[in-house]
Amino acid sequence: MSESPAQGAASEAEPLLRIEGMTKDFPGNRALDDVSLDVHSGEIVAVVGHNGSGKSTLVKILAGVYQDDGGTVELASTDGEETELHIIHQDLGLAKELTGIENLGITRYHGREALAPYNRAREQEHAERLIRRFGEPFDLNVPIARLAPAQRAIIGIARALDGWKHSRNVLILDEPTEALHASEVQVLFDAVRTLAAEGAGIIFISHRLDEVLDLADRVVILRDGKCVADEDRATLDHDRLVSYVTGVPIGEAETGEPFRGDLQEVVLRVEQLAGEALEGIDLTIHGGEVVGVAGVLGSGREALPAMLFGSIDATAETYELQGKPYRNRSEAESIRRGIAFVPGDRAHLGSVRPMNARENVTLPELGSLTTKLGAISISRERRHAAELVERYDVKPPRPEQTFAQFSGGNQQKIVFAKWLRNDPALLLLEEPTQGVDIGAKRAIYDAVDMAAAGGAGVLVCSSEAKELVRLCNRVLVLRDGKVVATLEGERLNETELVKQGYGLGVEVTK
Ligand SMILES: Nc1ncnc2c1ncn2[C@@H]1O[C@H](COP(=O)(O)OP(=O)(O)OP(=O)(O)O)[C@@H](O)[C@H]1O
Repeated sequence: MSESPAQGAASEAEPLLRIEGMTKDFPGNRALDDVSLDVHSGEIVAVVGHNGSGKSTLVKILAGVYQDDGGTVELASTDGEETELHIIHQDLGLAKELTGIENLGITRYHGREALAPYNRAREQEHAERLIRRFGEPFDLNVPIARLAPAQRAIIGIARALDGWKHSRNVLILDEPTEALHASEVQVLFDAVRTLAAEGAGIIFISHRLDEVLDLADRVVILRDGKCVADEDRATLDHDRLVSYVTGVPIGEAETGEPFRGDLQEVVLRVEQLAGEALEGIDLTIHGGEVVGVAGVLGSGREALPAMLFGSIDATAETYELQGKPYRNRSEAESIRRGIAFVPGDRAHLGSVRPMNARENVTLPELGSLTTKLGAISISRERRHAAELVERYDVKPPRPEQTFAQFSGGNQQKIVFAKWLRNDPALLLLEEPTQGVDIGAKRAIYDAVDMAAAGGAGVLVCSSEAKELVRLCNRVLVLRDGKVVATLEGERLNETELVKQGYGLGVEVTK
């Protein structure tokens, strides 16, 4: 990659960042093919595309993680200072064991700074100032593993904005809203708009097309590594954008109709479940039923599936699985009893990154792939993995590729395939379509419908109201660790979910 900063101050017409002809090859796979892209001062450019279309590869080349195989990157300069690129990666790049203050300070503690005495009060004050622009303060003295995903996202973003010498830099946000609830997304967007108004150029990568249309001034669409469109927001609408991303004509790429089958025997009955962030939760899920859990961040929504699975300590007066008492103390026992849990943090909790896709999908249950002599039949495992990869539309369809080498959304599909392949009795899903494109979303919705149709009870925790309405028979709304409403039938709609989640003008149902 050649970097050639322009001379003198960048004129208004000159882009802060100009990428031309960017190309990147992985063995047997061209991830980027002659991609060009400009970002001007004050402009918010969204980059969208299906899973594996090349978005993260582009960001990683800009970050210097990957070496490109052709193309140029030019950065303008302002008052002799070259435009800086500040990147917030999907995984935020934070150290979970360190506190918020330590994470916020980490990038400043190198070179001479590292030798200066640590001034705790100054660091605290600095960290608090950094997160203040994102709304309500939170505890910056605990390891960030204990913070909510949105609070971690805020730390990652605040850190990227620290210490800018001038405002005409480029900020790249790679799927920053995945862990955020609607109100938090608006806080982030306000901060991004302010930065753009101050002269920054923004690249915003997201699968959430409504958010793209809300925030962007211009949208660049990648498909299979190529730039297929670069359009002003003004000329785009949702349907047109979906059509660009999927490559199928307008109207044909929607997320399908919900499946509503007959309810069967009770699969899960829990009374007075309590622990970490929840208390007094009563929950019954029948076979064939999809029960949703909604609630704003901090409502306890995130803890529920992990508690039911036995990953987080919990107590309950009654816990019955398929009519038999169960003590949800261990994940291994939960798996044996037919519970499958697809966690939100799939990259770390849901997979073994150095293994290939085949080994990952078959990991939880190898019994059916084992020969009479007790060895794993690799040919059987290969056939089975190939089927799953096809069924869940994993791209590229190569079961032998290392898990870490798949794009984020395709990793998600592999984890999903892994848990659904054994027909679980109870399927616990946390943010099931986080980071997946609209095509894969449909495949995942179909898979949930199929699991329910096959008799599984399904619990879906999601921050997307639209998703809950599409998938669920019934949705429990949590606030402050308690169920405040149960919505079904006519009352199960997006407006009601948001109202109940925030307690806006509604009476609390006990
Ligand atoms: N380290 C790697 N080795 C081999 N192939 C890779 C590697 N990283 C990415 N790829 C491939 O390059 C292509 C582009 O992947 P990339 O991660 O850029 O997609 P993406 O658009 O960011 O997808 P997602 O929306 O799922 O995050 C994919 O086919 C992916 O499998």
